[in-house]
Amino acid sequence: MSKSIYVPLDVPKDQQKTYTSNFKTITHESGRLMLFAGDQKIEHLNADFFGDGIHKDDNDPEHLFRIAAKAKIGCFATQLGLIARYGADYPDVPYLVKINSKTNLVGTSQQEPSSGLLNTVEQVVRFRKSSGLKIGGIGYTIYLGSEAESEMLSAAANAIFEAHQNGLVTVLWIYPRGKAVKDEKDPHLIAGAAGVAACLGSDFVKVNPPKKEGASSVELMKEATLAAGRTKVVCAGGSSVDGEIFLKQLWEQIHIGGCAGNATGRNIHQKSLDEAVRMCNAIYAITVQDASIEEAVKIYEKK
Ligand SMILES: O=P(O)(O)OC[C@H]1O[C@](O)(COP(=O)(O)O)[C@@H](O)[C@@H]1O
Repeated sequence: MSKSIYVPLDVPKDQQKTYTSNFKTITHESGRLMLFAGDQKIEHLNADFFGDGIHKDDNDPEHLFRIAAKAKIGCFATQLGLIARYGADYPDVPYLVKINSKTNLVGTSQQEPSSGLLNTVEQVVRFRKSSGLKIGGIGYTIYLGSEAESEMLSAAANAIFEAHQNGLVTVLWIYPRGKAVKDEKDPHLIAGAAGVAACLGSDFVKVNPPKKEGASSVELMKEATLAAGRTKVVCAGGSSVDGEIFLKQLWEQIHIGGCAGNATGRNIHQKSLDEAVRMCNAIYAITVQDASIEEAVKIYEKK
């Protein structure tokens, strides 16, 4: 794995130390990112936090913070407001502030998704200073192909520039979505999304795994990880599946597909605290410590 840190030129000289330190913190100096996604209280409303197959603890937002504090993670990504509510009790968690969000009431295949800014990067920087929390980066979601694409591209470009000017690391979530998008998992489209992230200058981009009939998803992933250039691609994600299957998929995304980590929500937080922590530690072992599938499964199954 590549451990060298490439400091982009929009990070000014006096912020290079902060940027490098943030990058090292969230990657644990591995060059790879274990991102625990906790932005879904807005993104998915309560459907993914309460109901069949979901541990009862998940309905309480603090469950996310308990996991983030107890488990091995690179960063915990969520909205600034939620961090402000709980951050005082969880000061050691490495945070990444998701600065835009939308609910799942808008942006089905019939509608044009648009995700507005909740907070500016300037507010994140002020919050970092006033709270003293370990805020290492910002995250932004773009729906490529939506009628609102140009606003989201422009907001993302500005946010990345401002974040880098302040030594913060950036993660884009890019999902092709909207009426113009026939197949949001099309491999060329996913690779296109990765290339967009490179042009916007992001450090990381989270994309969905590409799918094409008769082809292996991780093999298809190579087109995207190459198209992203110096922007690192993270993947995984999706609805909850069997733990071993999930860990195998992640290992293959990294070692065959060329990904540099994961962004995982439901496969972590829908479990009890103990199981969620074991899952995080297993994901961390694969992503950051280069563990094999078998070693990671042992961690997850507590053997
Ligand atoms: O592992 P998960 O649960 O898919 O979460 C990963 C990311 O994908 C999202 O769920 C968004 O994906 P969708 O819009 O396809 O639901 C984010 O909210 C989250 O940060």
